[in-house]
Amino acid sequence: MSPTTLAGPAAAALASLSSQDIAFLEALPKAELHAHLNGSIPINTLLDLANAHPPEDPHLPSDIFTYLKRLQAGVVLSEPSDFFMLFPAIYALTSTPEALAIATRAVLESFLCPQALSGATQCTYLELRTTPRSTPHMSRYVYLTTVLAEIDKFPGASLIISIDRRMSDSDVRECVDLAISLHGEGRKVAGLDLCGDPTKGDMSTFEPHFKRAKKSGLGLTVHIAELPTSAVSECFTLLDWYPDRLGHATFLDDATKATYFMGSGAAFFTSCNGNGVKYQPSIPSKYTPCVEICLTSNLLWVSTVPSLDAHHIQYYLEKDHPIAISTDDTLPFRTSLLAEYALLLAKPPLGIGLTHSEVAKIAQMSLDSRFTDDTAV
Ligand SMILES: CNc1ncnc2c1ncn2[C@@H]1O[C@H](COP(=O)(O)O)[C@@H](O)[C@H]1O
Repeated sequence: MSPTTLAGPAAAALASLSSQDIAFLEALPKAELHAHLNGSIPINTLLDLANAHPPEDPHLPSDIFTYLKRLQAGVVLSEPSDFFMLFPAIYALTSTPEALAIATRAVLESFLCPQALSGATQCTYLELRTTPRSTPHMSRYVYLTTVLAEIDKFPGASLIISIDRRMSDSDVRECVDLAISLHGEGRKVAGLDLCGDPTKGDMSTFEPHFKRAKKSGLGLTVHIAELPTSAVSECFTLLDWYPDRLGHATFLDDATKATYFMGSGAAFFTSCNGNGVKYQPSIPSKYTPCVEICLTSNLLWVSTVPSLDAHHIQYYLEKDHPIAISTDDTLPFRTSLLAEYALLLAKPPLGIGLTHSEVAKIAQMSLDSRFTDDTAV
Protein backbone atom coordinates (compact mmCIF):
# COMPACT_ATOMS: atom_id res chain seq x y z
CA MET A 1 0.00 0.00 0.00
CA SER A 2 1.63 3.26 -1.04
CA PRO A 3 1.11 6.28 1.17
CA THR A 4 -0.72 9.30 -0.06
CA THR A 5 0.55 11.47 -2.95
CA LEU A 6 3.63 13.47 -1.93
CA ALA A 7 3.84 17.13 -2.90
CA GLY A 8 4.85 20.48 -1.42
CA PRO A 9 7.68 21.31 0.97
CA ALA A 10 8.26 17.81 2.36
CA ALA A 11 8.32 16.25 -1.11
CA ALA A 12 10.84 18.90 -2.27
CA ALA A 13 13.06 18.18 0.75
CA LEU A 14 12.90 14.44 0.07
CA ALA A 15 13.74 14.93 -3.62
CA SER A 16 16.86 16.92 -2.66
CA LEU A 17 18.38 14.08 -0.62
CA SER A 18 20.97 11.57 -1.83
CA SER A 19 20.08 7.88 -1.97
CA GLN A 20 22.37 7.34 1.05
CA ASP A 21 20.46 9.98 3.03
CA ILE A 22 17.14 8.35 2.12
CA ALA A 23 18.45 4.89 3.06
CA PHE A 24 19.59 6.36 6.40
CA LEU A 25 16.12 7.84 7.09
CA GLU A 26 14.35 4.64 6.05
CA ALA A 27 16.49 2.49 8.37
CA LEU A 28 16.01 4.80 11.34
CA PRO A 29 13.69 3.34 14.03
CA LYS A 30 11.08 6.04 14.70
CA ALA A 31 7.61 6.56 16.16
CA GLU A 32 4.69 8.39 14.53
CA LEU A 33 2.89 9.90 17.51
CA HIS A 34 0.55 12.47 15.94
CA ALA A 35 -1.53 11.08 13.08
CA HIS A 36 -5.32 11.58 12.76
CA LEU A 37 -7.04 8.54 11.27
CA ASN A 38 -9.54 10.35 9.03
CA GLY A 39 -6.85 12.77 7.88
CA SER A 40 -4.46 9.98 6.90
CA ILE A 41 -6.57 7.77 4.64
CA PRO A 42 -4.80 7.10 1.32
CA ILE A 43 -6.67 8.82 -1.51
CA ASN A 44 -7.09 5.54 -3.43
CA THR A 45 -8.88 4.02 -0.44
CA LEU A 46 -11.29 6.96 -0.33
CA LEU A 47 -11.91 6.64 -4.07
CA ASP A 48 -12.63 2.90 -3.59
CA LEU A 49 -15.02 3.68 -0.74
CA ALA A 50 -16.77 6.34 -2.83
CA ASN A 51 -17.13 3.92 -5.76
CA ALA A 52 -18.56 1.23 -3.48
CA HIS A 53 -21.04 3.64 -1.90
CA PRO A 54 -24.74 3.40 -2.79
CA PRO A 55 -25.19 6.48 -5.02
CA GLU A 56 -28.61 7.22 -3.57
CA ASP A 57 -27.24 7.74 -0.03
CA PRO A 58 -28.45 11.24 0.96
CA HIS A 59 -25.53 11.61 3.43
CA LEU A 60 -22.91 11.43 0.67
CA PRO A 61 -22.17 14.76 -1.04
CA SER A 62 -23.28 14.57 -4.69
CA ASP A 63 -19.92 16.05 -5.79
CA ILE A 64 -17.83 13.56 -3.79
CA PHE A 65 -15.53 12.70 -6.73
CA THR A 66 -14.85 16.38 -7.48
CA TYR A 67 -14.08 16.86 -3.81
CA LEU A 68 -11.67 13.89 -3.74
CA LYS A 69 -9.90 15.12 -6.88
CA ARG A 70 -9.48 18.55 -5.28
CA LEU A 71 -8.02 16.92 -2.17
CA GLN A 72 -5.63 14.92 -4.32
CA ALA A 73 -4.52 18.01 -6.26
CA GLY A 74 -3.84 19.94 -3.05
CA VAL A 75 -6.09 22.21 -1.05
CA VAL A 76 -5.37 25.81 -0.12
CA LEU A 77 -6.09 26.43 3.55
CA SER A 78 -6.32 30.20 3.94
CA GLU A 79 -8.70 30.25 6.92
CA PRO A 80 -8.52 27.94 9.96
CA SER A 81 -12.03 26.69 9.17
CA ASP A 82 -11.07 25.70 5.57
CA PHE A 83 -9.26 22.75 7.11
CA PHE A 84 -12.04 21.50 9.39
CA MET A 85 -14.55 21.77 6.53
CA LEU A 86 -12.62 19.04 4.69
CA PHE A 87 -13.74 16.35 7.09
CA PRO A 88 -17.55 15.97 6.72
CA ALA A 89 -17.16 14.44 3.23
CA ILE A 90 -14.53 11.97 4.50
CA TYR A 91 -16.79 11.17 7.44
CA ALA A 92 -19.62 10.37 5.03
CA LEU A 93 -17.34 7.72 3.50
CA THR A 94 -16.31 6.16 6.84
CA SER A 95 -19.69 6.09 8.54
CA THR A 96 -20.26 2.31 8.57
CA PRO A 97 -18.20 -0.23 10.56
CA GLU A 98 -17.20 -1.95 7.29
CA ALA A 99 -15.92 1.25 5.64
CA LEU A 100 -14.22 2.39 8.84
CA ALA A 101 -12.40 -0.96 9.09
CA ILE A 102 -11.20 -0.65 5.48
CA ALA A 103 -10.00 2.92 6.06
CA THR A 104 -8.27 2.05 9.34
CA ARG A 105 -6.49 -0.93 7.78
CA ALA A 106 -5.27 1.22 4.89
CA VAL A 107 -3.90 3.84 7.28
CA LEU A 108 -2.15 1.22 9.43
CA GLU A 109 -0.66 -0.38 6.31
CA SER A 110 0.55 2.97 5.00
CA PHE A 111 2.55 3.55 8.20
CA LEU A 112 3.59 0.06 9.25
CA CYS A 113 3.84 -2.16 6.14
CA PRO A 114 6.89 -2.24 3.86
CA GLN A 115 6.47 0.14 0.90
CA ALA A 116 6.38 -1.42 -2.56
CA LEU A 117 9.57 0.18 -3.94
CA SER A 118 11.89 0.55 -0.96
CA GLY A 119 10.69 -2.29 1.26
CA ALA A 120 10.97 0.18 4.16
CA THR A 121 8.21 1.07 6.60
CA GLN A 122 7.29 4.65 7.50
CA CYS A 123 7.78 3.97 11.19
CA THR A 124 8.44 1.25 13.75
CA TYR A 125 5.69 2.37 16.10
CA LEU A 126 2.42 4.21 15.55
CA GLU A 127 -0.03 5.86 17.89
CA LEU A 128 -3.02 6.50 15.65
CA ARG A 129 -5.63 8.88 16.99
CA THR A 130 -9.29 9.20 16.15
CA THR A 131 -12.45 10.88 17.41
CA PRO A 132 -15.17 8.29 18.18
CA ARG A 133 -18.26 9.20 16.14
CA SER A 134 -21.74 7.86 16.51
CA THR A 135 -23.42 7.58 13.11
CA PRO A 136 -26.75 6.14 11.92
CA HIS A 137 -24.78 2.88 11.43
CA MET A 138 -22.73 2.61 14.63
CA SER A 139 -22.38 3.79 18.21
CA ARG A 140 -19.18 5.30 19.59
CA TYR A 141 -18.43 1.94 21.22
CA VAL A 142 -18.75 0.15 17.87
CA TYR A 143 -16.61 2.86 16.23
CA LEU A 144 -13.81 2.28 18.75
CA THR A 145 -13.97 -1.51 18.79
CA THR A 146 -13.93 -1.51 14.96
CA VAL A 147 -10.75 0.59 14.93
CA LEU A 148 -9.22 -1.50 17.74
CA ALA A 149 -9.94 -4.77 15.90
CA GLU A 150 -7.74 -3.49 13.05
CA ILE A 151 -5.08 -2.13 15.40
CA ASP A 152 -4.88 -5.57 17.05
CA LYS A 153 -3.62 -6.99 13.75
CA PHE A 154 -0.57 -4.69 13.77
CA PRO A 155 2.29 -5.11 16.24
CA GLY A 156 3.59 -1.66 17.09
CA ALA A 157 0.24 0.14 16.80
CA SER A 158 -1.88 1.69 19.55
CA LEU A 159 -4.89 3.97 19.70
CA ILE A 160 -5.26 7.46 21.12
CA ILE A 161 -8.88 8.53 21.58
CA SER A 162 -9.44 12.12 20.47
CA ILE A 163 -11.84 14.48 22.16
CA ASP A 164 -13.11 17.17 19.78
CA ARG A 165 -13.24 20.70 21.22
CA ARG A 166 -16.80 21.06 19.86
CA MET A 167 -18.11 18.16 21.99
CA SER A 168 -20.72 18.69 24.70
CA ASP A 169 -19.95 17.71 28.27
CA SER A 170 -21.99 14.50 27.93
CA ASP A 171 -20.15 13.57 24.71
CA VAL A 172 -16.78 14.11 26.38
CA ARG A 173 -17.92 12.07 29.38
CA GLU A 174 -19.03 9.19 27.12
CA CYS A 175 -15.73 9.18 25.18
CA VAL A 176 -13.60 9.34 28.32
CA ASP A 177 -15.67 6.59 29.99
CA LEU A 178 -15.08 4.43 26.91
CA ALA A 179 -11.35 5.23 26.88
CA ILE A 180 -11.00 4.31 30.55
CA SER A 181 -13.01 1.09 30.30
CA LEU A 182 -11.33 -0.15 27.10
CA HIS A 183 -7.90 0.66 28.55
CA GLY A 184 -8.91 -1.17 31.75
CA GLU A 185 -9.91 -4.23 29.70
CA GLY A 186 -6.38 -4.34 28.27
CA ARG A 187 -7.33 -3.08 24.79
CA LYS A 188 -4.65 -1.11 22.94
CA VAL A 189 -5.88 2.31 24.05
CA ALA A 190 -2.77 4.25 24.98
CA GLY A 191 -4.03 7.75 25.60
CA LEU A 192 -6.43 10.64 25.22
CA ASP A 193 -6.06 13.63 22.89
CA LEU A 194 -7.70 17.03 22.69
CA CYS A 195 -8.13 18.21 19.09
CA GLY A 196 -10.49 20.01 16.72
CA ASP A 197 -11.06 23.61 15.70
CA PRO A 198 -8.94 25.67 18.12
CA THR A 199 -11.36 28.59 17.92
CA LYS A 200 -14.13 26.49 19.54
CA GLY A 201 -15.00 25.32 23.05
CA ASP A 202 -14.29 26.25 26.67
CA MET A 203 -11.49 23.95 27.77
CA SER A 204 -11.92 24.55 31.49
CA THR A 205 -15.12 22.47 31.33
CA PHE A 206 -13.12 19.50 29.97
CA GLU A 207 -10.72 19.51 32.87
CA PRO A 208 -12.38 16.94 35.18
CA HIS A 209 -12.61 14.46 32.30
CA PHE A 210 -8.96 14.80 31.27
CA LYS A 211 -7.85 14.57 34.87
CA ARG A 212 -9.74 11.35 35.51
CA ALA A 213 -8.34 9.88 32.26
CA LYS A 214 -4.85 10.68 33.46
CA LYS A 215 -5.57 9.16 36.86
CA SER A 216 -6.67 5.94 35.18
CA GLY A 217 -3.24 5.56 33.56
CA LEU A 218 -3.95 6.91 30.08
CA GLY A 219 -1.33 9.10 28.43
CA LEU A 220 -2.48 12.67 27.75
CA THR A 221 -1.73 14.79 24.71
CA VAL A 222 -3.40 18.09 23.87
CA HIS A 223 -3.38 20.31 20.81
CA ILE A 224 -2.27 23.63 22.25
CA ALA A 225 -1.58 27.18 21.01
CA GLU A 226 -2.25 26.31 17.38
CA LEU A 227 -3.20 29.83 16.32
CA PRO A 228 -1.81 33.29 17.03
CA THR A 229 -5.20 34.05 18.59
CA SER A 230 -4.97 31.11 21.05
CA ALA A 231 -5.50 32.64 24.50
CA VAL A 232 -2.66 32.48 27.02
CA SER A 233 -5.25 31.72 29.73
CA GLU A 234 -6.30 28.61 27.77
CA CYS A 235 -2.67 27.51 27.52
CA PHE A 236 -2.40 27.76 31.30
CA THR A 237 -5.59 25.70 31.69
CA LEU A 238 -4.23 22.96 29.43
CA LEU A 239 -0.71 22.99 30.87
CA ASP A 240 -2.17 22.65 34.36
CA TRP A 241 -3.39 19.18 33.36
CA TYR A 242 0.33 18.36 32.87
CA PRO A 243 -0.18 16.52 29.59
CA ASP A 244 2.58 14.05 28.72
CA ARG A 245 2.78 15.51 25.23
CA LEU A 246 1.73 18.69 23.44
CA GLY A 247 0.43 18.85 19.87
CA HIS A 248 1.88 21.68 17.73
CA ALA A 249 2.38 24.27 20.52
CA THR A 250 3.05 26.72 17.70
CA PHE A 251 2.21 29.93 19.56
CA LEU A 252 3.20 28.97 23.09
CA ASP A 253 4.96 32.15 24.17
CA ASP A 254 8.51 32.14 25.46
CA ALA A 255 7.59 33.20 29.01
CA THR A 256 5.12 30.33 29.35
CA LYS A 257 7.62 27.85 27.88
CA ALA A 258 10.39 29.07 30.16
CA THR A 259 8.16 28.87 33.20
CA TYR A 260 6.64 25.48 32.62
CA PHE A 261 9.47 23.65 30.92
CA MET A 262 12.50 24.83 32.86
CA GLY A 263 10.66 23.23 35.75
CA SER A 264 13.28 24.15 38.32
CA GLY A 265 10.61 24.30 41.01
CA ALA A 266 12.04 27.71 41.83
CA ALA A 267 10.68 28.99 38.54
CA PHE A 268 8.23 31.64 39.53
CA PHE A 269 5.96 33.31 37.09
CA THR A 270 3.21 35.70 37.79
CA SER A 271 1.10 36.91 34.99
CA CYS A 272 -2.48 37.75 34.38
CA ASN A 273 -4.78 35.05 33.22
CA GLY A 274 -7.78 35.90 31.05
CA ASN A 275 -9.73 37.19 34.05
CA GLY A 276 -7.00 39.56 35.12
CA VAL A 277 -6.18 37.42 38.17
CA LYS A 278 -2.55 36.98 39.19
CA TYR A 279 -1.57 33.46 38.31
CA GLN A 280 1.20 31.34 39.76
CA PRO A 281 1.33 27.76 38.53
CA SER A 282 2.79 25.06 40.77
CA ILE A 283 5.02 23.20 38.38
CA PRO A 284 6.46 19.73 38.99
CA SER A 285 10.22 19.90 39.32
CA LYS A 286 10.94 18.42 35.91
CA TYR A 287 8.14 18.91 33.44
CA THR A 288 9.33 18.35 29.89
CA PRO A 289 6.33 17.25 27.81
CA CYS A 290 7.32 15.99 24.39
CA VAL A 291 6.20 18.43 21.68
CA GLU A 292 4.66 16.73 18.65
CA ILE A 293 6.05 18.70 15.70
CA CYS A 294 4.20 18.60 12.36
CA LEU A 295 6.34 20.73 10.05
CA THR A 296 4.36 20.54 6.81
CA SER A 297 1.04 20.98 8.57
CA ASN A 298 2.34 24.18 10.21
CA LEU A 299 3.64 25.50 6.88
CA LEU A 300 0.44 24.76 4.95
CA TRP A 301 -2.41 25.33 7.40
CA VAL A 302 -3.05 29.10 7.22
CA SER A 303 0.78 29.40 7.17
CA THR A 304 0.84 29.40 10.97
CA VAL A 305 4.59 29.16 10.47
CA PRO A 306 5.97 31.14 7.50
CA SER A 307 9.24 29.18 7.07
CA LEU A 308 11.37 26.45 8.63
CA ASP A 309 13.75 29.15 9.92
CA ALA A 310 10.89 30.67 11.90
CA HIS A 311 9.56 27.31 13.09
CA HIS A 312 9.31 26.71 16.85
CA ILE A 313 11.27 23.47 16.37
CA GLN A 314 14.36 25.72 16.49
CA TYR A 315 13.56 26.63 20.12
CA TYR A 316 13.20 23.00 21.17
CA LEU A 317 16.35 21.91 19.31
CA GLU A 318 18.31 24.62 21.04
CA LYS A 319 16.95 23.62 24.47
CA ASP A 320 17.37 19.88 23.78
CA HIS A 321 13.68 19.51 24.70
CA PRO A 322 11.98 16.24 23.59
CA ILE A 323 10.13 16.43 20.29
CA ALA A 324 8.42 13.89 18.02
CA ILE A 325 8.35 14.56 14.29
CA SER A 326 4.87 13.62 13.02
CA THR A 327 2.62 13.98 9.99
CA ASP A 328 -0.72 15.21 11.44
CA ASP A 329 -2.84 14.48 8.33
CA THR A 330 -0.95 12.91 5.42
CA LEU A 331 -3.93 13.30 3.07
CA PRO A 332 -4.54 17.08 2.95
CA PHE A 333 -0.89 17.89 3.67
CA ARG A 334 0.32 15.40 1.02
CA THR A 335 3.20 14.21 3.17
CA SER A 336 4.63 11.07 4.80
CA LEU A 337 6.71 10.48 7.92
CA LEU A 338 9.80 9.86 5.79
CA ALA A 339 9.26 13.17 4.00
CA GLU A 340 8.84 14.99 7.35
CA TYR A 341 12.23 13.57 8.43
CA ALA A 342 13.62 14.72 5.07
CA LEU A 343 12.73 18.28 6.16
CA LEU A 344 15.13 17.83 9.09
CA LEU A 345 18.00 16.54 6.97
CA ALA A 346 17.71 18.58 3.74
CA LYS A 347 19.95 21.62 3.43
CA PRO A 348 18.34 25.07 3.87
CA PRO A 349 16.20 26.55 2.47
CA LEU A 350 14.50 23.21 1.62
CA GLY A 351 15.16 21.78 5.08
CA ILE A 352 16.69 22.52 8.45
CA GLY A 353 20.09 21.02 7.59
CA LEU A 354 20.61 18.78 10.63
CA THR A 355 23.27 16.05 10.66
CA HIS A 356 22.57 12.32 10.62
CA SER A 357 23.38 12.02 14.31
CA GLU A 358 21.07 14.94 15.22
CA VAL A 359 18.25 13.35 13.23
CA ALA A 360 18.90 9.96 14.84
CA LYS A 361 18.66 11.61 18.27
CA ILE A 362 15.31 13.17 17.35
CA ALA A 363 13.99 9.81 16.11
CA GLN A 364 15.00 8.27 19.43
CA MET A 365 13.13 11.05 21.25
CA SER A 366 9.95 10.02 19.46
CA LEU A 367 10.39 6.42 20.61
CA ASP A 368 11.12 7.57 24.16
CA SER A 369 7.93 9.64 24.21
CA ARG A 370 5.47 6.90 23.26
CA PHE A 371 2.68 5.92 25.63
CA THR A 372 3.42 2.16 25.42
CA ASP A 373 6.58 0.12 24.92
CA ASP A 374 5.21 -1.94 22.02
CA THR A 375 7.17 -1.61 18.74
CA ALA A 376 7.03 -3.38 15.40
CA VAL A 377 10.76 -4.32 15.56
C1 LIG B 1 -4.18 21.39 11.94
N1 LIG B 1 -4.17 20.18 12.68
C2 LIG B 1 -5.22 19.80 13.46
N2 LIG B 1 -5.60 20.57 14.52
C3 LIG B 1 -6.66 20.21 15.28
N3 LIG B 1 -7.41 19.13 15.05
C4 LIG B 1 -7.09 18.36 14.00
C5 LIG B 1 -5.97 18.66 13.17
N4 LIG B 1 -5.90 17.70 12.22
C6 LIG B 1 -6.94 16.86 12.43
N5 LIG B 1 -7.66 17.26 13.50
C7 LIG B 1 -8.88 16.65 14.06
O1 LIG B 1 -8.94 15.29 13.63
C8 LIG B 1 -10.16 15.02 12.94
C9 LIG B 1 -9.92 14.04 11.82
O2 LIG B 1 -9.52 12.78 12.31
P1 LIG B 1 -10.46 11.79 13.16
O3 LIG B 1 -11.87 11.94 12.70
O4 LIG B 1 -10.33 12.16 14.61
O5 LIG B 1 -9.93 10.42 12.86
C10 LIG B 1 -10.62 16.41 12.44
O6 LIG B 1 -12.02 16.47 12.27
C11 LIG B 1 -10.13 17.34 13.54
O7 LIG B 1 -11.08 17.41 14.59
